[in-house]
Amino acid sequence: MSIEVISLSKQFGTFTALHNVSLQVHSGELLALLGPSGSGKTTLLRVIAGLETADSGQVLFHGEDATDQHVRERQVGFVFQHYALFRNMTIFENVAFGLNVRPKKFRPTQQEIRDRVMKLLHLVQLDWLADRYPHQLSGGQRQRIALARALAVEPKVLLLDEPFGALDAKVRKELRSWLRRLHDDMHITSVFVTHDQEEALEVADRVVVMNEGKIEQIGTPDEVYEQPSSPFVYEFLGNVNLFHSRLHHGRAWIGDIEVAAPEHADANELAAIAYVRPHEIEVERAYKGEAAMAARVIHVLSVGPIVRLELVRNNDEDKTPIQVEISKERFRELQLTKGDEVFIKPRRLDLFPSQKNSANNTVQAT
Ligand SMILES: Nc1ncnc2c1ncn2[C@@H]1O[C@H](COP(=O)(O)OP(=O)(O)OP(=O)(O)O)[C@@H](O)[C@H]1O
Repeated sequence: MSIEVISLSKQFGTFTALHNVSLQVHSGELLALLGPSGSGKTTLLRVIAGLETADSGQVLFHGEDATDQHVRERQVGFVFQHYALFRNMTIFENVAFGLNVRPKKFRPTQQEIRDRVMKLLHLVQLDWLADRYPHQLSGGQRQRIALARALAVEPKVLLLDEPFGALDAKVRKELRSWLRRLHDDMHITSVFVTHDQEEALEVADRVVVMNEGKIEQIGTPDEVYEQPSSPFVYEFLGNVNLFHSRLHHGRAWIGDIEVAAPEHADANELAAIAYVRPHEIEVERAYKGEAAMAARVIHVLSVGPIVRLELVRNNDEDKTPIQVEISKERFRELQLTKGDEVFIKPRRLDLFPSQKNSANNTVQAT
């Protein structure tokens, strides 16, 4: 089941929660809505579900207008952050609930319900908990049951709002890969809301980055991470260093470093910000003749195979630390300790003119 969202807008009083949002969810896709708190993710999900009405725009399910369809007719399954299991029902009864409340003529037989529920409990690997009550389960187990319950009515679309938000980091990670496998097995179309970049990048086929009720970028995890289309996406997705820069006739300067910026051939003394990921910075002990920035090591943190360095530039009034990531091997070669002087150079950077924050171009440091 594909979903198409066309020019959705939604106001709450004078506040614009969604501003002309359009997007396509392909059949069988797992799509993440990612953005900071208040960016409109939940509102968009609720409009798709039919739990909220938009002021304007349309939602199509499999090409058919569902805008005026009631939530029950849309055949969507939900899972929310806080497990909404019925406390006085066993796990089995919870999962069977959606089937048991169907009008008699649409209700499967008790044997069919039993088979379907046990199959789902097996799928979420918790069939051994069928007779327990929700309070006897861990948070992660309860979320898996919530998912089994959502799937019991065979929805065409699964909508998940921060489904693992209330769980600790380790359980979250486990459930992430488990959700991915389950999604692939079920051939269902799923949309999930998260404010956790890692979760979105790891699980989703495509990521929709939202900010202030608008879509900033839609792309595969690689696309949004490697080619952010705006400073917002750059800063929201992972660590990034910002350097003040100057653009002029297709060249850019960051301190003494000059790089080619052919996309800005028309720029005439334009202020810009250069965005550089921590792993895209080369570190040398000694000055090697080519332009580089002198900096001092102020902090060293070893994390598994990676070493994170914090540096400050020598000739810069702005003392914001520069984050650098190098391999442990490279760190050993350099034999760095706190206080050492080094020379750094961006390997790859993206330039966004300060006045016109929409254009971006990847350039190779020369
Ligand atoms: N029923 C409502 N009445 C008034 N304002 C609302 C209502 N629902 C949402 N909003 C506002 O709309 C904005 C978007 O909310 P929404 O819940 O969609 O954001 P979100 O991106 O899901 O955020 P979070 O990650 O915090 O859940 C917020 O500023 C919120 O305060």
